[in-house]
Amino acid sequence: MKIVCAETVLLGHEAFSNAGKTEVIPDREITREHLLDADALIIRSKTKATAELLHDTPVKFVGTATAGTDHIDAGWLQKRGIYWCAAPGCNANSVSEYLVAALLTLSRRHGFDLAGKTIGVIGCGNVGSRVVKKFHALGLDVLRNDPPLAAVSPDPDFMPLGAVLPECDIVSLHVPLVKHKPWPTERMADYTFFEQLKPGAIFVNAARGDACDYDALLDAQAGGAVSRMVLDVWTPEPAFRSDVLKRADLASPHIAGHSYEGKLNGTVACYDELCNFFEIRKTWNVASSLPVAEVPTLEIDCAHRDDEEVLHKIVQQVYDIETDDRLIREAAVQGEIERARNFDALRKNYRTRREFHNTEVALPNASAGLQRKVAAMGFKRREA
Ligand SMILES: NC(=O)C1=CN([C@@H]2O[C@H](COP(=O)(O)OP(=O)(O)OC[C@H]3O[C@@H](n4cnc5c(N)ncnc54)[C@H](O)[C@@H]3O)[C@@H](O)[C@H]2O)C=CC1
Ligand SMILES: O=C(O)C(=O)[C@H](O)COP(=O)(O)O
Repeated sequence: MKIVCAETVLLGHEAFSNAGKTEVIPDREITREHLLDADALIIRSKTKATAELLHDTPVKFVGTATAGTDHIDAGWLQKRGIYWCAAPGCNANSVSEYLVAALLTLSRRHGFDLAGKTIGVIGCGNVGSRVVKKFHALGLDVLRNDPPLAAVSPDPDFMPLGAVLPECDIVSLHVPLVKHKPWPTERMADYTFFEQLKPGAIFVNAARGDACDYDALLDAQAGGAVSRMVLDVWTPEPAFRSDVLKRADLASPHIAGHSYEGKLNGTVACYDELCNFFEIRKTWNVASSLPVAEVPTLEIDCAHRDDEEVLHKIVQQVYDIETDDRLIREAAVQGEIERARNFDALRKNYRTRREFHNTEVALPNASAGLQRKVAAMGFKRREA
């Protein structure tokens, strides 16, 4: 069996060599010719699984080690009888930690508290539901919008978008990119969206660049509807708009889901599914692949410190989001080709970022409330 695997699939060669002869190719360089004798294709979002790539090849299985699937032509694959799978939820915790890091950084930078603010979460699936839980634990009012879920859920608390937006101090998109009715998300954050928003709101997009009309966003910021923006995703990618970057408070090169665990979970999901599909015995031992955490323990004396100051100090030491922000600004060079190359390189060479649960935190003089908040972010407790 031959497996073609995109280069950015974490530990792709190590994993899939257990199942068959594995050829690793840079994501954007995979062509139909590479697939002419392949049984399976394993990708991330930079490789488009379309008719153009796969027609008249023997590929029977396509796996994407990502949550998003907008790079997969599911209809065409299904028609051709090609099985495909994604990795739902693989990086949901990673994105929720990105959001915690981003909003704590903004609140410290601009001198406000998150507690007591209202956040609107648009899309409450794997990512959104974790965002809801974390920000609720931090003392924010959380408003949820998810019409597809609301249509099938007995939960009465989902709200229409038009009711959420006027109430939000912060609004964060966690929707997939959907182009069709009844609930399209393409350019859902448009002029009408921003007109409805509470003036001065913070806007976050860590979903897909195409879920937002960035011209409308810039106008909204110029007119005061949006005060600050946190942007992880861009349109287009990998080239990104420098004018949008300059106006963002925090920016990053589509790495919200790039914790080590987020990427590894994606590989594992595809490996498991491939083994099931081809009825191959699973022999890859993923546990032996985990690197040690860079910050296994932390201690912060909480006397005379407020909760969000402590939380920010902890989070910053484990995941310093301002490093991502600095790196993308350095990458924002003049030429589009060079900028696109820089964006891809930042993602490919992304540092090993372990999730919060790998760090044990000792908090002398912390209140029980603060201990609960730190635990709700995912950190383990350690006695001082
Ligand atoms: N920046 C990054 O690194 C990452 C970005 N993503 C993006 O975030 C998206 C969401 O990820 P997950 O939560 O894992 O997906 P998910 O499929 O678990 O959840 C998406 C939710 O959005 C809802 N939804 C769909 N259309 C909607 C609409 N018009 N309005 C409001 N809600 C709507 C769905 O009902 C679902 O509950 C992914 O599809 C992907 O595009 C995901 C992971 C990492
Ligand atoms: O899972 C998704 O969806 C994402 O957006 C990933 O975190 C980023 O995927 P890649 O672009 O690294 O494939």
